[in-house]
Amino acid sequence: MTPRANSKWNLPPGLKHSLPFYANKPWVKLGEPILLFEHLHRTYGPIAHYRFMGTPIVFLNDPEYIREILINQAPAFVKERTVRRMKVLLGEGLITSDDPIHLRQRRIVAPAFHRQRIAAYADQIVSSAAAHRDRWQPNETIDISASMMSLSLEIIARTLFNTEVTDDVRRINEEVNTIMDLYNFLVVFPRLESFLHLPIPGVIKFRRSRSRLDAVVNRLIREHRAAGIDKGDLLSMLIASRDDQASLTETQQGMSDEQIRDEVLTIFLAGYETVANALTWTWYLLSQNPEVEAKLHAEIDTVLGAGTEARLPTLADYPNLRYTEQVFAESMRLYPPAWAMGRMSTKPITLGPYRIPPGAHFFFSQYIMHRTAEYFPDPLRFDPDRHTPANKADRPRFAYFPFGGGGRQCIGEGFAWMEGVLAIATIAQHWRLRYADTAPPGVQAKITLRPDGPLRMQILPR
Ligand code: HEM
Repeated sequence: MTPRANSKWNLPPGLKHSLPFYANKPWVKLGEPILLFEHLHRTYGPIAHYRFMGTPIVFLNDPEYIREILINQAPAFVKERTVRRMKVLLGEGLITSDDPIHLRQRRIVAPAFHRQRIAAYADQIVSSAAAHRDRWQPNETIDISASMMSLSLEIIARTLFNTEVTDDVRRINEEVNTIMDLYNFLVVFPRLESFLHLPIPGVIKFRRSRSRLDAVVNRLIREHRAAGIDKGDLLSMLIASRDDQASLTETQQGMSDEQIRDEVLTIFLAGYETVANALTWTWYLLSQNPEVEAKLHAEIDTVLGAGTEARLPTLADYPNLRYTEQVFAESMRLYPPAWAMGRMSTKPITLGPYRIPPGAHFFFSQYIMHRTAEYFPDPLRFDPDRHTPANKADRPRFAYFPFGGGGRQCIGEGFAWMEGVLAIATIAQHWRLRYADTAPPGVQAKITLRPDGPLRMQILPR
C-alpha cells in the first residue's frame, strides 16, 4: 500500500519534497543515514517526516513517542522493510518474524536466556577474555576491533554450540559476512523472494553462501540432536525447549529443525558483532578519559585484588563490578551498537497531534537520542556516573535504550551486560590501552555501529 497525504492525515513537519530531490545536500549521503536523521532533528525538532518512493517516513527523537511505538501501540506495528527483507537469511527467527509467530518463538526461546542459564556462561566468558589478553605482548600495537570480534566470536561459539572456533564456526562467520556485504544490494529488490532463483551475479553469490551456511548449521543441529544430551549450550536448550502454553492438539510443540536453524543464525548475528563493537568503543573511550580509567582500575583492584594477589573474575564478582558496568553503559550511550530501529505501521497511528497512515515507516536512533543534551547534559562528555541508579531514575525510560524495549526488547540483554562487564574486568586487570593514532576514529553506521577502519591501540602493562 502506498499511503497518500490527504485531509485524514496530519503528518509532522518535514521535508517538502521526496528525499531524492535533496540528493546534493550535505546531509544526504548514501550509507550515512545518521546525517539525515541529525538534520531532521536539528531542523524540525523531536518529530519530523520525509517521503521516499511515496512512503512517509517519520523520524522521532522523543522518549514518549518511542514508548507509544514500542509499548502502548506496539500491536499496530511490524518490523520495517529492510529488517523484513533479512528473512532471506534469518527466516522466521526472533528478529525478523512478526506476531503471532514471534510471540510463540519468544516464549520457546526465553528459557535459554534465563538468568540462571546464562550465569553458567560466566566462566567461559572470563576464560576466553583471559586467553585473549594473555596473547598480547607489552607495547605491541593491535587492531582492537579485530581482537574484540575474535573474542566475541569465540564466546558465541562456546555458548551457542559448546565448541571452540572450529572451521565450522569460521565458515558460518564467513558466509554470514558475505551475505551481509551483499545485503545493501539485496534490499533494493522490492520482492526479493521472487528474484532469488534468477541468474544475477550478486544473487547467485547469495544463494551459494546461504546453502553453504545452511549445510554447516543443519549439520550442527543434527549432531546435537543425535547426541541427545544437554551440553549446556544455547543450541541444546533450543532443541529441548517446548511451548508450554500450546494447546494439546498442536504438535509436540518443540521447534522444527528449520525454526532452530533460523534462531541459531539470528542469535549468532545479533549476539556477536554488537558486543564486539561495544567493547571496542569502550577501550577507545577509556584511552581518552584517564580519570575514568583510573576509577575503573581502582574498582577492579578492590574487587579482584591487585598485583600478585589478583585473581580472575567469577560470576560472584559480577554484582560488585558496578562502576565497570557504568563504564560499559556509558560507552553504549555514545556508541550504541544498535544505532537505530524502525517499525512500519499496519493501522492509522496517532502520535500527539499527528495522524499518520498505515504503511508509514517510523525510525528512531539510539545514537541521536543518547547524544541529546536535554537528557544528557554536555552530551559528548564520557561520564559513567550518568548511570548511577539515582541518575537513571531522573530520565525517561526511552532516553537511553541500547537494547530497545517492549515485547521485542533484546532477549540477549542480560547476556550482553555480563559478557561486557566480565570481559572489561579481565582485560583491564592487566592492561591499559592507548589509542595509537591522532585523528579520532570515524564511525560507520552499518547494521551495527563500527569504527570505519582498524582501530589501533597500543597495549601497555598496568
Ligand atoms: C551490546 C550488545 C547488544 C545490543 C546493543 C543489542 C541490541 C538489540 C536491540 C536494540 C534489539 C531490538 C531490535 C528491535 O526491536 O527492532 C535486539 C534484539 C535482539 N537481540 Fe540483541 N543486542 C545485543 C546483544 C545480544 C546478544 C548477546 C544476543 C544473543 C546472544 C542478542 C539477541 C537478540 C535477539 C534474538 C533479538 C530479537 C528479540 C525479539 O525480537 O524478540 N542480542 N538487540
